Amino acid sequence: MSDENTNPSDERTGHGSRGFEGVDLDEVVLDDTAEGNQGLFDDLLSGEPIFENKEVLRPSYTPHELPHRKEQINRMATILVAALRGETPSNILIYGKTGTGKTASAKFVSQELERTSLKYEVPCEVEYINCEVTDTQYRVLAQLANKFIENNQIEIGERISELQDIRDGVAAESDQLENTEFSSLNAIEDRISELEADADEMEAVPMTGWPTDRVYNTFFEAVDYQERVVVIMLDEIDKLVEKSGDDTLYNLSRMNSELENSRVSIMGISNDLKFTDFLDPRVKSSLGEEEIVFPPYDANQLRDILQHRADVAFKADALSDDVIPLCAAFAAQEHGDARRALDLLRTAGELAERDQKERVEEGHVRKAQDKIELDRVVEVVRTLPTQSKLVLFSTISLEKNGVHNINTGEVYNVYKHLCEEIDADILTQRRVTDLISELDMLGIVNAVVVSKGRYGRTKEISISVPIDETEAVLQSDSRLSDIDDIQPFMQQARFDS
Ligand SMILES: Nc1ncnc2c1ncn2[C@@H]1O[C@H](COP(=O)(O)OP(=O)(O)OP(=O)(O)O)[C@@H](O)[C@H]1O
Repeated sequence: MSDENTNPSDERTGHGSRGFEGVDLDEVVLDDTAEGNQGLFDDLLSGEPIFENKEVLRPSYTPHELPHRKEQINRMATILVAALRGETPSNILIYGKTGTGKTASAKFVSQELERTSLKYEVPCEVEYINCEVTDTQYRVLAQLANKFIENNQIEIGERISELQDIRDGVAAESDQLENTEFSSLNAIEDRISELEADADEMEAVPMTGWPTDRVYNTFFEAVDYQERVVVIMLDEIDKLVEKSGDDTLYNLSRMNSELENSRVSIMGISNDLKFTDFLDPRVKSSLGEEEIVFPPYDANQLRDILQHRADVAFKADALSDDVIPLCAAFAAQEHGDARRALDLLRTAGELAERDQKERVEEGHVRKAQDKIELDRVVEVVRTLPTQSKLVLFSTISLEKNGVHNINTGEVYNVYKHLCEEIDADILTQRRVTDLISELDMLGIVNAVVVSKGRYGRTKEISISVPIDETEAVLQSDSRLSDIDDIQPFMQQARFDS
């Protein structure tokens, strides 16, 4: 249906021929005539979809195959196999840059470990904690305690129902007792009551409010309630140390000397090895008993990884030949990050889909690269503290007003006016210079020190990100949106400096 042949009385249904972005939602009224049954989503659905299963390109998906990580996976398995022999595996520290497959490989090995432990009936459990989210000792111990309490209660429940079956059998025919470890019906009843009391006593740890030693003791008892080997996987372990020191690691690493029934082993994952410099030497040597490095992927390896995922994610022939090599090449420049490569491929597919194309082409990958980069900038700028936003806004305003080779003094003058206008504290020029250096480190501005001869040295600042988009993000901050016309003091700023 096109707009031209739409009956005037049906004009309100003209949205059927427009893409999603062209839809004026105020005008959307469903048409109940047979021809007008095309709804808001029909056109979008009717295009031949490019994706077969987009989910496999998302970060939440754990692949079953991890090309180019065989060596690291085998090392982990060689260390952790001790758990299946009932021994304590060495602690492992895994490190490597972001997107090098550390979490995916560790999760894969953990799943295999738990699967094999069930097969051979050797009790072994792996608990995963993301320390970026769970970043204090209290929260880590509480989360672990509650997980083990839950598992213990499930196992106790299963054991009670087994015993109840035995009890009922024995009650029916007394010779059934010979097949059990119990000497009488009463002994079975006693054991059932004991287990019920154990389960009742296991009190879950609240997410705040208990003294830390009580949380630790509850966790300790929950782990030691039964014989087993426990592997605690602490992903982004550096975030935990950064936020709350090494107490948690100290407590976890000395547990084995006190546990009677169980054994604990720690697997720490980090993309920053420097965090170990802040550890107590005993914790450092205990945690790093085994170290496994995940090197960045090169472009060829990224191609393989993408190809494996693309085979499942896309319809046959949906990718033109240069798409995967280009995604791999872009991501290889970004320190060999597989997450970036997968994001690029997924975003390129989405852009092609939005253009209602049947194939993803090289141009979509280039647009995807720009989009991802812009999304990153928007996120970084959006989450800057207000003072940094004011400094950035001042710099952008100068650049937009044709000022080149902007120096710190000019930025500072505009900044002061902005602060007065929105009633913010005015920082010293030295502090503003520091904020400019931080923006430089984030890649938002480029600040180079230049010599001014006998006038000393100054910084020349330029903006390294798309100016209009960045300005729009800054103006979306409610405090900065109050800023009226900046022009009047722009000239003044130059003059004053
Ligand atoms: N060898 C591989 N084969 C298939 N997919 C991979 C491989 N390596 C990484 N990936 C995928 O890349 C993405 C990032 O991997 P992962 O989360 O394991 O990286 P990481 O090293 O833990 O990164 P970070 O330090 O940022 O947490 C995930 O979607 C993962 O499935």
